[in-house]
Amino acid sequence: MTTKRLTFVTGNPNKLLETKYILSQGIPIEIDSEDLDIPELQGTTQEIAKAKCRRAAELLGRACITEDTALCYKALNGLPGPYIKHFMKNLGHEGLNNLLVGFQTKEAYALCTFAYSAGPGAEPILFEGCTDGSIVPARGPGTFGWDAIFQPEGFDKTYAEMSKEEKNVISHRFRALDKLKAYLATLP
Ligand SMILES: O=P(O)(O)OP(=O)(O)OP(=O)(O)OC[C@H]1O[C@@H](n2cnc3c(O)ncnc32)[C@H](O)[C@@H]1O
Ligand SMILES: [Mg+2]
Repeated sequence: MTTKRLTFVTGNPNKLLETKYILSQGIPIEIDSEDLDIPELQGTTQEIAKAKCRRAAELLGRACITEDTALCYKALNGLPGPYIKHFMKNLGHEGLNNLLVGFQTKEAYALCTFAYSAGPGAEPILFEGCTDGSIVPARGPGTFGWDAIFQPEGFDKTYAEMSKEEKNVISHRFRALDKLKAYLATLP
């Protein structure tokens, strides 16, 4: 198989690192990146993901992928969901825990939505990956978003306490990329 090239439109260096690492384990593909300023709409995770990718492909003038990550609390019917970036920025790890004071369940799921557009005007295709877990007081390095407060189900470590080899085989991002990889392998 010849090496494919694809542009990942993102401003998040940690997403880019994980995505390159995960994809390098699978198909021959080279990922470059562009940090374009694209407004993120309000709506469902699917609507937000499609609109962002559509716009990214228009600005870029060629095929690209984009990614949106949501952190969904069961007690809050899925919120903060796609708005987690703003919650994280304003409330921090402690505030994100405090949102659940008074609720029995601390369960949450991390949802990753990759979108692929074949180019300007081409409708984006979505690839979703989900990992169940719970919200816990922060443990581990605070390097990447809310990694320190998310403990995946069946593990006694938070994402932040895991090595990249551990996180990247069970994460929401890994699961979404598994589907994207399978799709990319069918493209000429
Ligand atoms: O340019 P884009 O790709 O949009 O990058 P972003 O940082 O704006 O990302 P999102 O809009 O998808 O917002 C998701 C938020 O969740 C954080 N995040 C994403 N993936 C994560 C992961 O695997 N672990 C912890 N935090 C994560 C990320 O830092 C943001 O604060
Ligand atoms: Mg963003």
